[in-house]
Amino acid sequence: MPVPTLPPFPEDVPTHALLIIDYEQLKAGNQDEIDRLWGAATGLGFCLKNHGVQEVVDRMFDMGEATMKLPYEEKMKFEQGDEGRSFGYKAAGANAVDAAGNLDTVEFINIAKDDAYAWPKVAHRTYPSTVSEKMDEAVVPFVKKSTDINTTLLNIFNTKLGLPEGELAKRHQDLEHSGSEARTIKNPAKMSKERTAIGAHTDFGSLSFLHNRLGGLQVLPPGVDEWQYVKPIPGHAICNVGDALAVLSGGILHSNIHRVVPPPGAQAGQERWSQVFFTRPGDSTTLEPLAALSPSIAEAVKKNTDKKLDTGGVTASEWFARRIKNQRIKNRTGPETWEASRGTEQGRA
Ligand SMILES: O=C(O)CCC(=O)C(=O)O
Ligand SMILES: [Fe+2]
Repeated sequence: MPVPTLPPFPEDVPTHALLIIDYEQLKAGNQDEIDRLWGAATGLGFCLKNHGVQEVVDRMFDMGEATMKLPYEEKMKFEQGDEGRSFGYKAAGANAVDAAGNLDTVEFINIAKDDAYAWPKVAHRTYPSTVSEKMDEAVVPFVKKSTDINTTLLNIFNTKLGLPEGELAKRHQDLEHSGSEARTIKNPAKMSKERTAIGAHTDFGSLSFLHNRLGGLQVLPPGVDEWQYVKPIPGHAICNVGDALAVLSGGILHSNIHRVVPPPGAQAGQERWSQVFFTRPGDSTTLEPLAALSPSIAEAVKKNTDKKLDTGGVTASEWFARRIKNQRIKNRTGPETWEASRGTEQGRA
């Protein structure tokens, strides 16, 4: 698919600048770049250039377009369901965006990392024909390359957190089943400015690798009251730390609150597509700070008493299922259901 010419991102909206990190320099072991990554990951956040995945991302958008064009009844055969499973299709309006139960406007297709690794065998479930047809050319390479990049980042964080070698890798093994997944998201054109596409949240897992073409993603950094846009830069991927890594690191790494609204300025009225890969810990991983393995994490836990790091010792798979399940509108009994879907947002969203 030729990349369409898109209207520019506006100059006059509040934006949050992310530090640009060069992935090739990280791979080459450039210590300055590694230090810059660490500063950004524990600070304002970062995006990656030279990640080498752009062409495959474009193929994922082709797959997404073909999938969303399928008849509604066909897509619904692959729906994720109300029991807390994420893999499969999610229709627009299936999730709440807030405690009042307003509905989301995005539809998306989630493809399990495990199904991509098992392909052509099935690990969790099957997908629409438009996904199967693009498994070899788009989905499998996207999942494998994204996993590789996130593993490189996790290994750097492992060292910087003072953990014994391989501790984070052990909790994110390619072949252990996990909630890791690829997601292709469509927000329809001409959505009212009043509608929220995806409600305020922190990501559930460890690292998210996100590719946007249009604006609409907003963040609420610590200590800030006004939502700030993240301006997409062509070919750059936005990287987000999720709750699992925030908890494992004792809050040294933190998960940013974000949401998605219709594109701003001249981009308003356009269909908005995004492509994400979510790395999440293996299903059996206990979500608790790795304080016994690292003095700096132990120190951080003592300091970060204000952060919501106590998950009650749940596993990654329990954490994930609870959050997915309680954002489904069909499961809503009242504002308490939204509350039950929350992570480390601490009442800010
Ligand atoms: O579409 C985006 O820019 C972000 C999507 C997102 O936050 C999510 O799916 O968790
Ligand atoms: Fe997110």
